[in-house]
Amino acid sequence: MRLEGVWLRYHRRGPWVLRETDVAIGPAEVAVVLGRNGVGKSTLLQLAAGVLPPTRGRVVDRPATVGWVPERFPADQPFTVGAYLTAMARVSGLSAADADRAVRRWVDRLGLARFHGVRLPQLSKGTAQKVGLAQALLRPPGLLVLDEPWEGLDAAARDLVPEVIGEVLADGGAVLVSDHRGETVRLPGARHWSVAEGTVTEAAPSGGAATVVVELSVPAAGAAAAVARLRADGHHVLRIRDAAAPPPATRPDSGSPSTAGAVPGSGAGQSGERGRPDPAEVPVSGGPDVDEAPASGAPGRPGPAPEVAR
Ligand SMILES: Nc1ncnc2c1ncn2[C@@H]1O[C@H](COP(=O)(O)OP(=O)(O)OP(=O)(O)O)[C@@H](O)[C@H]1O
Repeated sequence: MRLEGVWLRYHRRGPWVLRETDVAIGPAEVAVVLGRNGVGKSTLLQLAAGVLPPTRGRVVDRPATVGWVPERFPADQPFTVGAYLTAMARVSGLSAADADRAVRRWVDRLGLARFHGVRLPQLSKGTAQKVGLAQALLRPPGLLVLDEPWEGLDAAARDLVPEVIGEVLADGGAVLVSDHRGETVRLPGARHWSVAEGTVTEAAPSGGAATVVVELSVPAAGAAAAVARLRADGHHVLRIRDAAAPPPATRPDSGSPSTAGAVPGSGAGQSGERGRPDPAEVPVSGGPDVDEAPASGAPGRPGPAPEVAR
């Protein structure tokens, strides 16, 4: 999706909030929109989502299904949570059966089951925000736009946001998210769009931020082939360990022998060596700390070995 030469002002003679904006985001990409209060982050997100039409310019190649989570969920509507989500699912084009399934799934996932029959105006701010998140995900979005999605959420629900974003990315969706709480660190690999004085600029990725550690698990019998495939694709295999063994608590010492290519059962890197990193492959500084792999921030579910960086 691209914004091409987009300008926006709210009133005919009002000030331009955004001028000559050209940004693009592709499938499976996430961009975090940053900037101080009132610079136009929400405005940019609404343009991207199609909630606001540009005053000048155009938005092209917007995916057919857009999930939009506003900063404040408009809870002053006379529906129960269940009725509202079902109606939103049907409006998005799901059949009655699919709508029921989708509502059940997201109500369970976001811990909304006990609010199913509660009317929206009676919800707390955090619960209303969860309903706002649920309605955007009922149909898998090709573009998910989240305006300060962490706002008002409790710790458990905050953890769900990067998890859900990872799932949308894994399905090939694009994600735009604004953030003034610094939660962005939970989104390794995100692009950063900075809004200031009516213009949007993309910050170049800084040093190690361009690399993330992805944890995944594979059947032991297929590990050798998986490692070979990952290497052939240009990925950097950091370590292989038994799924049952916990990840090391501290950074491995740099004098340990090389086992990064060792696969259980392959004859190399057995027993005492397995699970220890190749000092030549683990970045010493400036890159991701292998032992502090972002379990909650990695795009995908946390899982056991092997650990792979790209
Ligand atoms: N509906 C509107 N009508 C008129 N002006 C508006 C409207 N919505 C926003 N503005 C103005 O546009 C500018 C940008 O607002 P916007 O909400 O996009 O900023 P923001 O960066 O998201 O702010 P915050 O971080 O406080 O959420 C502000 O000056 C705001 O007052």
